[in-house]
Amino acid sequence: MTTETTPALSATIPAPATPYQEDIARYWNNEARPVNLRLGDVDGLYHHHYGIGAVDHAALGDPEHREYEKKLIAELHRLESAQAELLLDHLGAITSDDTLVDAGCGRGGSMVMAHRRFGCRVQGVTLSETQAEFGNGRARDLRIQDHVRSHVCNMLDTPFEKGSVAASWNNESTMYVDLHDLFAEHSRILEVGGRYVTITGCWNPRYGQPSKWVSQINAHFECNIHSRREYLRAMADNRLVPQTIIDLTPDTLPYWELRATSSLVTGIEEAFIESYRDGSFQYVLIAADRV
Ligand SMILES: C[S@@+](CC[C@H](N)C(=O)[O-])C[C@H]1O[C@@H](n2cnc3c(N)ncnc32)[C@H](O)[C@@H]1O
Ligand SMILES: CC(C)=CCC/C(C)=C/COP(=O)(O)OP(=O)(O)O
Ligand SMILES: [Mg+2]
Repeated sequence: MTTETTPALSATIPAPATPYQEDIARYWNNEARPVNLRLGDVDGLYHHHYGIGAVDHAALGDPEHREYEKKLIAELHRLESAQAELLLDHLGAITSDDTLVDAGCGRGGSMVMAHRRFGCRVQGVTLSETQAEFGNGRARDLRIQDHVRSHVCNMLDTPFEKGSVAASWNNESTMYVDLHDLFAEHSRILEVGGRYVTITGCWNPRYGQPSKWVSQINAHFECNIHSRREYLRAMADNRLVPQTIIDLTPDTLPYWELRATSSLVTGIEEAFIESYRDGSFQYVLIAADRV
């Protein structure tokens, strides 16, 4: 699929499907947190997701050094990009002729990384006009606008043709939608044998119900975190068969512990750290085959 085959997407801005989606569009249109913009400024890849991997304490150096905060920001950004690389690792064998879909694409950092890795087309959808304009501006700056395109569009109702997409993903964007509706749409656009990947936070059914920390995260982001059980059930109901499930909780804790020491804290750090530690919340990657 080329951008030329989807002119309606970029030409018109569809109305959000529900009052909730209007709120979410407004939320992301107004978002400009330094923790996201300052990290993105490091190398021009702007993420709205969290990080994984061990902290490189040697690279950080002495906390008293005047350059320490700058190094800390670069380190947090490195861990966020490592998270996106892990997601891309699970998309399978993508060729430059393929089209990928980023559902809930934010400012588009993962899309640029996917294009750089595979040379393919990447179509992103977000409810936020500001984010889509930002992502398209970055693509123009990088001269990859013929391959990487953000659209203002509901991920539950996309204009992509049935079976036209080699792989699709949600990076920390599943908590804004009903999972059955979401996986029905991915299943529709994916080719048979295509791959779906999500990295997301989910509440742990072994804990029982969403903990107070999970409720705090929901209130902070106006989202609705699902349980791990819901993911597997909704995938099974929509011809998405899990191939790989990774519990990334131990891998994301160092990011949060480092972030909690930075000047860019937003106040949500304690809820993530405590819920990951008490087991009520998990950070997971699920890669599934469209069968
Ligand atoms: C936390 S951000 C994640 C952004 C991006 N995936 C990343 O990793 O940087 C959540 C994104 O989901 C998008 N979103 C939420 N509900 C959506 C919907 N129904 N349709 C399209 N995008 C949606 C928001 O507009 C926002 O871009
Ligand atoms: C794992 C879960 C539950 C994620 C909720 C969705 C979300 C808002 C992700 C990060 O966005 P961001 O990068 O804009 O957030 P922040 O400003 O906190 O870095
Ligand atoms: Mg962030």
